[in-house]
Order: sequence, then structure tokens, then C-alpha cells
Amino acid sequence: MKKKVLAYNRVEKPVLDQLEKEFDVRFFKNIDVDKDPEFLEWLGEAEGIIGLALPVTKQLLDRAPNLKIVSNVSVGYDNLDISELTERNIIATNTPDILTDTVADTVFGLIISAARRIPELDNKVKSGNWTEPLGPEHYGIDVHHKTLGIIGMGKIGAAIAQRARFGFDMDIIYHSRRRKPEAEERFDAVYRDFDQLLGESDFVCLITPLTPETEGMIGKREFGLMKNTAIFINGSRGKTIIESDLIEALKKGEIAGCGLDVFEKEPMDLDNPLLGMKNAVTTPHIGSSTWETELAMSDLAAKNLRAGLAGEKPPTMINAEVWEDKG
Ligand SMILES: NC(=O)C1=CN([C@@H]2O[C@H](COP(=O)(O)OP(=O)(O)OC[C@H]3O[C@@H](n4cnc5c(N)ncnc54)[C@H](OP(=O)(O)O)[C@@H]3O)[C@@H](O)[C@H]2O)C=CC1
Ligand SMILES: O=CC(=O)O
Repeated sequence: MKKKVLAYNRVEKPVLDQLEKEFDVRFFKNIDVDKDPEFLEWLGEAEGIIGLALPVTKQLLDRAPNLKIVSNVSVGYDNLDISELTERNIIATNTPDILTDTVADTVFGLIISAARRIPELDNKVKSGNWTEPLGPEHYGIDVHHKTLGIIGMGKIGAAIAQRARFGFDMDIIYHSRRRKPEAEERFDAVYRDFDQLLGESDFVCLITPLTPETEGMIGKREFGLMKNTAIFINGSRGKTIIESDLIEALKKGEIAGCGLDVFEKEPMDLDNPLLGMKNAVTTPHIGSSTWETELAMSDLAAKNLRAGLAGEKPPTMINAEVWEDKG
């Protein structure tokens, strides 16, 4: 008998088609996790879960007695209760590395768009309001030769630094909990403590995981430390910042602008003040969403799932201790 797999938004179609040949797969899209009876029934029987951003909590696991693996189709895994999964000997996997360059491109797109006001000016042209040569009220600021501060010099942080250093001659400063000698050598990146970085950067770029330590790490105090010409970029998770404090800082001119791919609530409420702010450039959490990278992520997640269900070590495990216990 084929093993039961619960697939959850989002697994790319060619990968899902292949999984359906190997397993008894049921695909769910945007369901109400607590109430959908079909979802709960399938969860009760599934040995594997594959998908994006399904909140895997203790309560959900209590309803999944047969589960052996949760294969997340994302690198961030703040949606998973890892200690609870580990306690229950359930494998958790994610999709690191393959999305690094794509996400760095998105972040750099936000940096340039915010600095050069591209969405605002695009709107001016397309709305028929480009009726005369534009003056200083539409000028942007340079990106090249400025100082980029990266908070979270991990894989994506380093790929952003690479673009900034070699593409735009920027000076790189960074902050992580540990020093990163490789980034210092490759990009002449200079370590700064958190407050120093905020005060010195022309662009502050946040790209850490969401953890209890990083939740709300940028708020009123931190925006107050930034230059009033600074542009703040968030590619991490919405909850790493206090969004209402960002809105206030933009309104008061404490910072000049922002570029955001992630939000406290996704999708955003239609009354979110950011929607009406020209100096906030927004994208709908699409950091890794290119055809190539989405397919590669689904493919890696499927490899993880297959391995986990076959009793083999998945390529990109989060809780390796589960494997050590099994071995
Ligand atoms: N917008 C989007 O679509 C996407 C968003 N992301 C987000 O980007 C995050 C990073 O991904 P990736 O670069 O692959 O992950 P990595 O694990 O390679 O890098 C994360 C970095 O954050 C640093 N970090 C962790 N905690 C702190 C802290 N408290 N203060 C400062 N730095 C910290 C870590 O360094 P150290 O341990 O030394 O502190 C590490 O270098 C993901 O977790 C996800 O949330 C990822 C992909 C797409
Ligand atoms: O947000 C996306 C991820 O891969 O993490």
C-alpha cells in the first residue's frame, strides 16, 4: 500500500505529479487548519507533510500520530515547532542554498527600487502624469558607493554583500551573533555592533531567521538610531520588526524610505497604512519566487520527503538529532 502524504500549498505541479505516482497524495490549498474535516482526516493518516508555511504546532502534531517527516518548501522554518518535532522523533527538513541567489536578487531589487523610486515613477508615467521634465522632487538617491549594513550575514546576507561590493562598489558593514571571517575576506565586510550598524548605514538590510531572539528586533528605538536619509529593507520575516513603528518612522521622516518583501500579516490588510505610502516599496513575499527556484525548492523538498519515508537521511535536515537517535 502506498504511504499517505499530505501536500500543502505550495508544491510545484511537475513535482506534485511525480509524488502522486509514488505516494497516496492529497493536496490542500489555503484550508482552515483547525476546521477542515477532510484535512484533519488526512492529517490523522499521513506519514509525510510537504508544503509551505503550514503552522506545525503541538496541537497539529497531536492529530498526526503516524507522521515521520515534515518537509518545508522554504528555508525559513519559523512555522515549525522544532523542539516538539524532535521530541516526537519526527524529521523536519527545509530548502536552503538553492534559493540564495534568487532571494539576494529580490533584496537588491528592493534596494534599487526604493532608492531610485522606481514604482512611484513608473506609476507617474503610466498614469499619464509625465507631462514635463521631472525636477528635484522626483530625484532618488545613489546606491553605488554607499554603505550597506547587513543584519544576518548568512547565506543570503553574503549573496547580497557580493552584489553590493562587486556590482555597486558599496562599503559593507554587518552584524550577526558571530563574526564571519569569510565575508570579511571576500567583501571587505566590517563587523559592527548592532547600534553602530544602524547609525552608520545608508541602507539597512535585515535578513535573519525569525526566532524568539529576532522577533521585533527593529522598532522605535532602532529606527530612531538610523540616519534620516536611510532606507530600510526587510527580506527576513514580517515579525522581525514592529511594523507600526516603521510606519511612524516613515511618517515622521526619521528614515527616508523602505523596501519590504515580508509583513506582520500576510496577505496585508487593505487598511494597512503602508499601502498608501510612496516611500514604501512592497512586494508580496516573493523573495524566492522565480520559475527556476520555485521548481528547485519543490524538487529538493520532494527529495527530502522521499528519503525520510524510505528511512534514509534527507539531504537537508533541520533536526539532525532525530537522525542520530534513529541511527
Ligand atoms: N523574503 C523571502 O522570500 C525569503 C526570506 N528568507 C528569510 O531569510 C532568512 C535567512 O536565510 P539564509 O541566509 O538562508 O539563512 P542562514 O542561516 O544562512 O543565515 C541567517 C543568518 O542570520 C544570523 N542571525 C541569526 N540570529 C541572529 C541574531 N539574533 N542577530 C543577528 N544575526 C542573527 C546568523 O548568524 P549568527 O548565527 O552568527 O547570528 C546567520 O548568519 C530565512 O530564515 C528566512 O526567514 C529566506 C528566503 C526567502
Ligand atoms: O520565505 C521564504 C523562505 O524560503 O524562507
